[in-house]
Amino acid sequence: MIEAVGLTKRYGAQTAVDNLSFQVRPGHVTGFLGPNGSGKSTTMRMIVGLDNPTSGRVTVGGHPFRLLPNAPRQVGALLDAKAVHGGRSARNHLLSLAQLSGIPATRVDEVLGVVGLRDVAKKRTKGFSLGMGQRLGIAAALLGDPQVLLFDEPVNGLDPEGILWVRNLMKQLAAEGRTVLVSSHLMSEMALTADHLIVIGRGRLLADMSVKDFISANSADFARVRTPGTDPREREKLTSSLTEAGGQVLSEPDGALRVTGLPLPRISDLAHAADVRLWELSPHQASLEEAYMRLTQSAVDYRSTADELAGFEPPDLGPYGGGVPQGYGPAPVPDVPHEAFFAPPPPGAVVPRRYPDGTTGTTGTAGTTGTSAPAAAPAGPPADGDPTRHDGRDSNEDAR
Ligand SMILES: Nc1ncnc2c1ncn2[C@@H]1O[C@H](COP(=O)(O)OP(=O)(O)OP(=O)(O)O)[C@@H](O)[C@H]1O
Repeated sequence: MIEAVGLTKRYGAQTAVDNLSFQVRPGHVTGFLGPNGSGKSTTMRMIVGLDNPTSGRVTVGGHPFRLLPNAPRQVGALLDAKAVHGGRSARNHLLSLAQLSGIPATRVDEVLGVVGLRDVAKKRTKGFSLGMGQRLGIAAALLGDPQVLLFDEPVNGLDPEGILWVRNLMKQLAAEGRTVLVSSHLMSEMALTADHLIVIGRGRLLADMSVKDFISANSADFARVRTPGTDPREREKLTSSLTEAGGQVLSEPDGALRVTGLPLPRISDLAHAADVRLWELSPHQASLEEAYMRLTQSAVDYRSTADELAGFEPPDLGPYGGGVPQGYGPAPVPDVPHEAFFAPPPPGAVVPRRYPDGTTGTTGTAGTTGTSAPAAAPAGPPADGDPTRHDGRDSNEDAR
């Protein structure tokens, strides 16, 4: 198990990791998420003793990494796949690591096979592609057959087959009872790989919970409702009824309605009371990406100027957008106010916009560029009900 308690790292005036406390348990793949510069790599470096905390502590199996006997056999890490001597062959690179830790050469050949690099084992690493380098880094992490594994962006540069392989490898390692901590910016991949998440923003803990709980706590779910045929009167009648009951309704291009703020049974009852038949009443569950975006919007440091021009200004819903059930995750972080992410509106839907000069309008349609403001940030449905807020040398072999 990895345990961080009050972990803090400052570089001069810059606080990279801020009072972070969490546990990474064995038997799970734990996703480590956060925007660029949020402190993931710094945290991982502190776990393996490459950086010293300014305050607080982090332990592996109850001990600081530097006090672990024969640490490489207990903790394996892929932190920077490029940190390899380019003049060495893949096999010699691993062999040098193995010799430092008393690991037999047979294990080197074993892990080369596991990561699929056997055929290029004698090639110098400076001729490796990004994906080959990642595979070599994973091989190095696996070398000591450790119980605790850290992977910083392991699928970076991998082809689809490689991504699938990494996903299965992580799961297999966890199923063997190991502790697996993986950082990634690929939310769709994390949704398939991780079962637990630790999310940080500007060095602080934003969430520590299962993927399932994370999505349901941070998602803006909606219902899709469709009335028979294309008779607009039916839709209008239903729209009035739903709006009067406190729902927010947007039209989708295919004539369906996107309804937020009302549970499905209530929508059904209201339709029945209004004598409107329904051909569709379906729940839309947010993706991990949507939930992640919703939670971390306010902790993003590096944003495209196009987002600013589009007046990206999500409303302040308070910590966790009011959506995190009691008992989940850490206490709210007061200085990192949570703001909402809005799922993109349906393509073609006319959406109100707010521009940087404070004016509003409906010049843009979803998926198209508005006439008076560049469209870049998704201007989504008003989940909070406020319609104005949106927001080498390759074949040279070593002598050996
Ligand atoms: N050696 C260093 N000296 C000074 N500042 C640093 C150093 N290492 C990291 N930082 C700063 O600490 C902050 C956190 O960086 P870190 O690399 O840990 O973030 P990250 O979450 O891994 O980002 P990314 O997703 O882009 O890889 C950043 O502001 C970064 O500039």
